[in-house]
Amino acid sequence: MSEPAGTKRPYRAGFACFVGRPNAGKSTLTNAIVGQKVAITSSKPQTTRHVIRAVLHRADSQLVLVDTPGLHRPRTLLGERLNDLVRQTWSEVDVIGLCIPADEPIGRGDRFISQEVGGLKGTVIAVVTKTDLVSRARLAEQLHAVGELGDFAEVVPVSAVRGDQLDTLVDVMTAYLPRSPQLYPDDMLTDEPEQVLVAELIREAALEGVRDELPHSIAVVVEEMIPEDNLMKIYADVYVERTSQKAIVIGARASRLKDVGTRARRQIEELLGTRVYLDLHVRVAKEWQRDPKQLRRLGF
Ligand SMILES: Nc1nc2c(ncn2[C@@H]2O[C@H](COP(=O)(O)OP(=O)(O)OP(=O)(O)O)[C@@H](O)[C@H]2O)c(=O)[nH]1
Repeated sequence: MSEPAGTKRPYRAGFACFVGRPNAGKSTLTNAIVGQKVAITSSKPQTTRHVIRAVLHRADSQLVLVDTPGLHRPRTLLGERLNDLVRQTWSEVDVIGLCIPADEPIGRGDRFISQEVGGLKGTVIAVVTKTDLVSRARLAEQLHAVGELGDFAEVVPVSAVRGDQLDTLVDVMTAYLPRSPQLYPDDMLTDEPEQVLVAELIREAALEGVRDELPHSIAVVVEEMIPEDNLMKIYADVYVERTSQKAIVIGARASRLKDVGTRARRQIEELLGTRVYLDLHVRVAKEWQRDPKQLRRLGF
């Protein structure tokens, strides 16, 4: 990567994504790097559904982060669609950050994904995540084990929670981007439609406290966003699969739905930087995970 002394570094731009088994810390890392809540994190696997791009601008580079859900064994049409989406994204990016948690032994999932990404055109960088959870000795062992796992261009340890090594990671990833003119305007952080981000925030709020009961049965569609003076009016539908689930989401005398609305509204106000009026409706979309028409409507 070294350039002759006195020469200006060439402009680099391109796409990168973080991959790794469920719970490896991909969303948390993306959020920490971007410094804004654009992807949704949770302690439960497979909550990230949409491809969300964040653009990291530097004087001589532009790194476009693409967020992908974890690869998993498909049980439903939704699962298959997710896997197709993952593979397609992986094959298109220039740099892949393979996330492996520092605090868990390397397992079959890590080996599987490592092999999958090994054959792609992009440069693979191993990212050892959650370093705040382990001792230095354990981290040294893990770095060694990761080195044995595959042929990585670099191995970078990070802690998203502490903010350790995040700049270093971005520097390393940027160094492997192709020479390219700027891809996006200076002020652009994400090209995901606001509607999708808003729907993710509502979905996250709706899942809080009921994940065990309804892990993959909630989808959210934002029907309308109407700007009015200093206010954004948002009309959204929360879809569940069964009437019994509808009752759970709404709660006794709609108490739970009210909480969901309040929590989601706060997050959306932060995201949009404006006051928000949020109108939520809970609807039953039977077996939506298996129905292609419903899936398309819900954005898959
Ligand atoms: N202590 C610590 N915890 C972390 C760190 N990064 C992530 N976590 C936790 O690890 C869990 C999983 O993190 P996520 O970012 O949701 O993982 P993910 O890889 O996006 O997961 P999926 O969406 O399931 O693929 C969450 O409980 C995070 O709070 C870190 O740097 N330090």
